[in-house]
Amino acid sequence: MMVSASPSMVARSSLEEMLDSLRRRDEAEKPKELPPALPSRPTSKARLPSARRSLPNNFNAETLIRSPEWAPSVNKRKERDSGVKRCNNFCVKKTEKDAVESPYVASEEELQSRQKVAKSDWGDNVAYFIVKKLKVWCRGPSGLWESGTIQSTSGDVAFVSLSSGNVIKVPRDELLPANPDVLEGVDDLAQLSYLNDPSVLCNLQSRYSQDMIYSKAGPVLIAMNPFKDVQICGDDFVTAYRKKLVDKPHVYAIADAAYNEMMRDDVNQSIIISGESGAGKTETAKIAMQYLAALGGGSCGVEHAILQTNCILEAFGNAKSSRNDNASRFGKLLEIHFSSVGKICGAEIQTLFLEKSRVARLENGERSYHIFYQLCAGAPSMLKERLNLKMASDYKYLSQSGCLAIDGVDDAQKFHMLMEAFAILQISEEDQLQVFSVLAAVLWLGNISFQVTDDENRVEVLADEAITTASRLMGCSAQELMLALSTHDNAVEDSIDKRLTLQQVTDARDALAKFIYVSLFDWLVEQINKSLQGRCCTGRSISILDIYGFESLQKNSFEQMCTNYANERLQQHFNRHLLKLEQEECELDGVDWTKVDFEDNQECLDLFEKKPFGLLSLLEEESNCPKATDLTIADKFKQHLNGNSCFKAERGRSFSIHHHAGEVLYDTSGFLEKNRDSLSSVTIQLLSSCSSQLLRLFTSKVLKQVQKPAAMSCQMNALESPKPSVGIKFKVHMLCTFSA
Ligand SMILES: Nc1ncnc2c1ncn2[C@@H]1O[C@H](COP(=O)(O)OP(=O)(O)OP(=O)(O)O)[C@@H](O)[C@H]1O
Repeated sequence: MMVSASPSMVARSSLEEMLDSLRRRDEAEKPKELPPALPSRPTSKARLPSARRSLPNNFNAETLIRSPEWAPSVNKRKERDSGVKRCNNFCVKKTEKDAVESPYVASEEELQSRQKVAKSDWGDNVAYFIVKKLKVWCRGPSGLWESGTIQSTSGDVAFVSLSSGNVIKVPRDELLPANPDVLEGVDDLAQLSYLNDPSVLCNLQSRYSQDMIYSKAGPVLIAMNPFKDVQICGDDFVTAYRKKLVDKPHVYAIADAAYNEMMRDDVNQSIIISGESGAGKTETAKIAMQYLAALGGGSCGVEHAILQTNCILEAFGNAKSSRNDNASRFGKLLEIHFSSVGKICGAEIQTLFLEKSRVARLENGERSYHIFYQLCAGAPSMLKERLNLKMASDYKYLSQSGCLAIDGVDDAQKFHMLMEAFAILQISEEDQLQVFSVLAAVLWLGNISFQVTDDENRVEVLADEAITTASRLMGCSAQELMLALSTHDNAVEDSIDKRLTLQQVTDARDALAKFIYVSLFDWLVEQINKSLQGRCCTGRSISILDIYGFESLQKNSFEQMCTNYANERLQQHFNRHLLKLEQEECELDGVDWTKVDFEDNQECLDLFEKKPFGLLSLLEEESNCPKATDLTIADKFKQHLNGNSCFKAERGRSFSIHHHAGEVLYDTSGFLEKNRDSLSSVTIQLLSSCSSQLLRLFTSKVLKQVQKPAAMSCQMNALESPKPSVGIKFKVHMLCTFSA
């Protein structure tokens, strides 16, 4: 077996540390005559998996009951009979009976051999592994993890015979114990005797190869992205989990637990989904929503409306990125409200930090928001005529990246699905028309071009089809729009009606387009929330958090920095919550708890958040300085942040951040402009006098917020203190997604 381990995987995750610590504590409680760190006898749940456990085509809930693999009651009985008492998800207390029955109990000869070695240290167990010819992990010549058996040792080195037949020399202290074959594919990582990187990866890989995409790590569900339909969702599975006929790890099981605990304890629940971009968070969130909709569906039909919100939010907030054809470019917290009898009675969505730069600027091979392509492909001819809508390839904002279509995706069909979703969520036809007009205006704004008029590179707007159509759709005159784009008030320099350079005028146009799009997105979420508002809510709720995943691209800019910062926050919550939760449970169970040291990412968060010398404050400060450039901001970062161990100065405009998921190299090109995105007062005035009701509404909101800090800080603050929900107390369920 060869397992590739990326650098981030090689570093021990805090989860791993914690599981390991719990394992060590558990081992310490074992009867003293047992050898140290020997593979524990698997519980009934850790039975040897069959070669392939795909479910029959004609699968139904009854099949599940008969299948021993899926029958919890049978498993529970076996568990009882085997003398294994589970005290919580992490610690499996082993009784004397278990020790006697264990196939790993040592023979007399082995015990003698073991007496020679210390009992608590893996290094000393090498001798035992040699005697027993047990599997170990080591790095093969390719740098990948490989399994083999130790043939002999000499001083600090061991000679390991790999499954390929080759024998390699490995430093003794680089060997890691492997789990016995009988534990291969266990559905809870906490059942593994050894929790090291290759063992965990190997277990997940073994399950993944059999389409078992869900595993547990104690209370956390691990979901591996299958990139195909593995047929483990749908009505039959919902029924099975609902009736508790199965206890295999599944998103349904997590949603079911959340629902039952909410009903039983009257405590609000939340399901937090984390993972890198493309790992499957959004799909997993949808699976959880489907289950809750099935469980709490009632007469008012609001559950259908909740499911339809995905279609709208994905159209307006998702895009093709280099990693994911349907990447979420915003964070989402969906709070589903339930009545006293457990029926869904309403919902509320909070969105965070839509990536606005994507509206105007795309990397090669990426797309802007799906809605633009859907509108161009699917709008009926009357609407197209009204909006003077062309093909996507005719719009510069869309054509710049050389990517207009996604394999296997029919944008026109998606547009029709969107119209259905609008209807279900009661977005009126009048509002729909306004939305489409605003979208078309954004596209036409991107086509507005400029010509240089003098030797100092001053420019003026070209009076062409783009400016006439954009102004018509916005509800102003072409002259007014031209004036607004080519004049600028700079508060710092206090000079009004200054003619702009080509770069400035392009930035002003793009800032307008981005402002309109982001405002439209926020407005749409408001409309959705109005439509989902419940009438008979009792304060019970289940929230599902799905934010954009961690990104490390070839070139990382402002957007990746914000995305990764948000993930850093989530990671901290994840670490702290999980450990705290376990500690509480152990205390409740009266288990002697050893404090677990885990890799806290506070230092990385400080790098962003410290005032006045954190990344965000420095960026904010530099954004208000008219002479600042992308180079000066890079210098400023290097000057003030070098003392933070997560920061590394690089050449020119670059710097690196050591995130929890790995090191990312950032380039400050465009940082200032992306953070500023300021609209001139002339543009704000223009927008507030447009005949488009939506544009006027957007402007009135921005005028109200004028005293608040710049966009990024606002969005980031929202991450720090999300709006308090109906209830005060939350029980959190964790879900980690991974892409193989
Ligand atoms: N459970 C699943 N079954 C089948 N395919 C899946 C599943 N989960 C994810 N995928 C596939 O992987 C793709 C990416 O998944 P998804 O959009 O959910 O990732 P994500 O973690 O939300 O990414 P991002 O952070 O970029 O938004 C999906 O479009 C789909 O093709």
